[in-house]
Formats: sequence, C-alpha cells, structure tokens
Amino acid sequence: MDLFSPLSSCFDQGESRIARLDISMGEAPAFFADDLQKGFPNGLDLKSNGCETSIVVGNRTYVIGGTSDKSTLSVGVQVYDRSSGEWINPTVLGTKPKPSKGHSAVLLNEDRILIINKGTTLDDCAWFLEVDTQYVRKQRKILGSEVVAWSKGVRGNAEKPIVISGPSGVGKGTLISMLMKEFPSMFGFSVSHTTRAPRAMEKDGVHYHFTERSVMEKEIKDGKFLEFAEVHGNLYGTSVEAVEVVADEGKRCILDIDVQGAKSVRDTKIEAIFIFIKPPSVEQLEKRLRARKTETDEQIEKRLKNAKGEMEQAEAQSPCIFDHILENDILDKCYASLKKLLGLDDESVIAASESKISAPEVIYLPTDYSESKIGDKVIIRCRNAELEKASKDLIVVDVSSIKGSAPGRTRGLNIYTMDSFLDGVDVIN
Ligand SMILES: Nc1ncnc2c1ncn2[C@@H]1O[C@H](COP(=O)(O)OP(=O)(O)OP(=O)(O)O)[C@@H](O)[C@H]1O
Ligand SMILES: Nc1nc2c(ncn2[C@@H]2O[C@H](COP(=O)(O)O)[C@@H](O)[C@H]2O)c(=O)[nH]1
Repeated sequence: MDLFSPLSSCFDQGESRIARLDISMGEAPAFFADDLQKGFPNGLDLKSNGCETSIVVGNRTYVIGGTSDKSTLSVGVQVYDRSSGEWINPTVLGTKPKPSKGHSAVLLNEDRILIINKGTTLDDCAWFLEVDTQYVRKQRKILGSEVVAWSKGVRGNAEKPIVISGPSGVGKGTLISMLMKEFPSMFGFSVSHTTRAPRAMEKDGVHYHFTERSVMEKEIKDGKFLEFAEVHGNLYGTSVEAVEVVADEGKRCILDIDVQGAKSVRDTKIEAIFIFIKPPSVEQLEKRLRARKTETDEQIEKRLKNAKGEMEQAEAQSPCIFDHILENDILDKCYASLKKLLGLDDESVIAASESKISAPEVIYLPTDYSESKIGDKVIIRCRNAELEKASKDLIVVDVSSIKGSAPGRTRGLNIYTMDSFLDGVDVIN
C-alpha cells in the first residue's frame, strides 16, 4: 500500500517554498524566494521567517506562515488570486496559532485547510484555516472583504456548547450558577460584552466585559463577535474569544443570551443545545424582577414588555430556535430537569462513569516528518533521529468525525500513534 504519495501542498523547511507557487497568471508582484529567505520586504509586507507554506484552493493560493505584523506573534495569511493576479490581505478571524518550527497544510473539502504545527504537543498541533465555510461566507458578506477564519482542532468529543435564553428575571443566571457550582470543572461561562452599567456586585471580566458603545461597535465591525443584539436599550454580545477561552480550558461553554442572540447563533449553524427558560406566569416574572431590585421601575416595564415578545418567538414553531423549553416555577425542580436534559442526573452520571473512556495519549509532534493524506486521515511519518526515539513512528490525524467550525473550536479530532513495522504498513516516501 502506498501511504506516502507526497502532498503537493506541503513544503519542507529549507526548500524554496514560495518558488513553488504558481503565480504565472495575471500581474503577480515580484515575489522571490531569495528575497523571502533573506527576510527582505517583498512589496506585500510579508517577510519570511522560513516558515511559510502555500496551498492552492480553486483559483487562489493561500500563503500561510510568518507574520506581517511584528507586534503579533502569530501566523499570518496572504491570498494570491490567480484570476485577477492580485494579492489580498484577508480579514483574519478567530484566534491564530502561534508561530511554530514550521508547519504543513492539507486541504480538506475545498472549504478548510488543516494546518499541522511542527514541534508542538498534539493538543496544539492541528488548526483549521477556514477559507469557504458557511461562517466565512457570511462574514465575507457582512464585512464586505475577503475573510478567512482560524479554528483550533480539539481532540476528542468535547460536548456541544449550551445556549440558555429566556426573559429577564426568569432565573437563567440562577440556574447557570447552580450548574457551575455543582460541576465546576465541567462548565465554563461565556463572559459577554455589554454597554450597560455594572450592578453593585458585578465584576468586570467575570459577569460581563463592560464596555463603551463606540468601542463595541468597532469590534463588531472588525468581526470579533459571534453574535450581538440590542437588548432592553443596551448592546450585548458574545465575542468569539469568550467562547474559545472556555473551550481551551477543556470545559463546556454556557452562553446566557437573549432570544435574538440565540437566533443568530442558531443561524451560524454552530452545533449547540438551545434551551429556553420560561416563567410560570408574567406576574411571577414581574415579582422576581422587582424582588431582585437591580432595575428601576421604568427598566422593569421595558423588560416585561420585551418578555412577551421573547416568549412568543421562543414558542413559535417556525423558525424553531430552541431544542428545549423548561418552565422555572419551583427552582429545584427546574434545576433537576435541566440536569436531566444535560445528562447530569444521578442515573446518567453513574452510567457515564462506568463507560468512561481513558484520557487521550500524550504525544509530541516531531519537527522532522513527512506526511500524506488518505481519505479522512493524514498520516505523519517521523524521520530518522526522531524515529529512533519513537516507539511508534506514525501519527495519524483523523478528521473523519470533526464537528463544528469557526467561530470557536473544531471538535472531534482523533489523533493517535501507529507502528508502521508492527502494523505491516509499507512506507514509500
Ligand atoms: N424558580 C424561582 N422562584 C423564585 N425566584 C426565583 C426563581 N428562579 C430565580 N429566582 C429569583 O429571580 C430573580 C431573577 O433571577 P435571575 O437573576 O437568575 O434571572 P435572569 O433570567 O438571569 O435575569 P437577567 O436576564 O435579567 O439576567 C433572582 O432574584 C432569583 O433569585
Ligand atoms: N444577545 C445577547 N444577549 C445577552 C448577552 N449577554 C446577556 N444577554 C441577555 O441580556 C439580557 C439582560 O441581561 P442583564 O444582565 O442586563 O439582566 C438577558 O436576557 C441576557 O440573557 C449577549 O452576549 N448577547
């Protein structure tokens, strides 16, 4: 079996990477490998640090690596449009990977590129550069410019985020606090941005990121938000970073957002569980809001008025935003239903602990390897020196079960080792 037909998209270190670019069409800028290797500016603000990789997707060539901005120690992206002969500086969304000792690129399904970072731990080695996913297309329309988006690959099946919505005062925050108190290592709260003033006990960066409207509007324009909405006269929004921070802690993300926000998240096609919490009655809702003593009478009136619209929208069958509607009448009862729904009631927890899957192996990606793509698997073969150290010389990056995309992490990545000799794999370089 020939596992190692070379990948056209990969450039090993020391080679003249850019020289391999097909820039024969149109008026491509002078873009010489020599200049790049000496670190000379090339008219594109792109300087080589010996780590660029290029990959062709349709009529575009993506040059990934190095950075055009010395202040951000992260991987840069440049696009060469072969039909117009022009270089484009795309808007790059999402958290970028940090520069590594080189990387290789593998095209997946024409909509995203798998970037494998050399010399990193396997938990940080796989990143996806999305070039034409639904999210990227939508952002391209909104921002009116070329867009690419980074999404880090997360090993294993991290659970879907949970979106909790419901009228103000229904008890969303109370239920979320109970969940986070009982399961502190399981859940992480997505800290939203808001332009409303902090309440007495609220801390910046914990309950919200309190911000100015003009700053938030600029950040919305820059594509930093997964969703945002005008709620009860203030601007609220979930930044992409807020969700990524939770995923990076290995926790399941909980979003407390209004119905408009839930609809926006639903529209992005992000895989999440959407739960609407409804009050037993509008009278009870008013009682809770008044007892909380955090809003003026006028603000309470506004929130109650909006509550009616939110409940109508949530219970409408089409478009159906929510997967579940829970009534928060007796708090403990509602909390028990929420836990059951999330598979956290006693019976489900015992069943899960009995069938617990062992933690993924800790492996390091070598700096010297060759790789090949077979279907949904990228096979990485360690070379010489590293081969001697490694008991298993093949690392398999299996993308067949990946779920999700930018904004946020791409889950379900399976990375494991294999021994080519023991497994009888015929390796041809
Ligand atoms: N089932 C319940 N019965 C009675 N009071 C409740 C119940 N659930 C929550 N409360 C109380 O109602 C008030 C509002 O709850 P909470 O602040 O959690 O609402 P919320 O939905 O998060 O509101 P907002 O959207 O404005 O942030 C709080 O004082 C809380 O203690
Ligand atoms: N669309 C969004 N809605 C949000 C977000 N964060 C909070 N909210 C919702 O706003 C109201 C009011 O909250 P309060 O703290 O002022 O009482 C409530 O319904 C929240 O769910 C967000 O990031 N996006």
